[in-house]
Amino acid sequence: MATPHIAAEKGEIAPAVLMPGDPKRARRIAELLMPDARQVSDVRGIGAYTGTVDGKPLSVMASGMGMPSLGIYANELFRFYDVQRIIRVGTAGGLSPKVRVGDVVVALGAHTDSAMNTTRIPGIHFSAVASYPLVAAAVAAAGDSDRVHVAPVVSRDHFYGNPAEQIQKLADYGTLCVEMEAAGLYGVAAEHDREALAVLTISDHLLDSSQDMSAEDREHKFERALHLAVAAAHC
Ligand SMILES: O=P(O)(O)O[C@H]1O[C@H](CO)[C@@H](O)[C@H]1O
Ligand SMILES: O=c1cc[nH]c(=O)[nH]1
Repeated sequence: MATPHIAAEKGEIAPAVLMPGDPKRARRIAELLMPDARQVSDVRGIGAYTGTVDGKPLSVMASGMGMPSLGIYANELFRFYDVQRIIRVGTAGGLSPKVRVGDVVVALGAHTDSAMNTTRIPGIHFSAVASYPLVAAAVAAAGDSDRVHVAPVVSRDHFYGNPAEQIQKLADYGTLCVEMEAAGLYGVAAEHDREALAVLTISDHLLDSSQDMSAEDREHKFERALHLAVAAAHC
């Protein structure tokens, strides 16, 4: 049973899926975590890999960039493959002095400028929030690390052109970083009564670009986030 965007048969995707934006990061995560991983889909170059970690099934599949792309994969995984939880393993731009490049943000909730959640409940401004058990598992896995933060993030439709005033206001309201998928993921998960979490590595900083990661680093430097994401996937 294939969907328009996933070629795997039913049963070939695990109940828990790690979902980076980048297909190369997905392959790298699968190679790192699962010596028994096998590729179960490659539609549009979005590889999906399934194997086990400590005997527990796990899949890794990229979302592509932005909420419309993520929405397609998350919908198909929840609806047709009985996926129970998706954990985004993403990168994000720091927007507050409280975070630095290499830190990890567990996205408790996601503000957004996207219209994707606005029509979900007529007359209501939808709250895009993470699933509490997954947050708790990620926080427990972080131990007492001062490089891991639990806070709201903002999911924007545009990568370029962050308005300075808006970014300042978001920081004033405790938002730590900007990325492009978490709010969409939390909306689709709520729609399907499933679980979701985004664990984000700060890859660059809007207030100080001196430590920004290269494209290659963004593919590789996510070990801290991955540890938390696996704990959430299998809690
Ligand atoms: O590194 P990923 O997971 O793709 O996440 C971030 O990077 C992309 C932009 O470069 C957007 O998808 C954004 O959310
Ligand atoms: O969306 C994103 C992701 C990483 N860094 C940014 O500045 N924005």
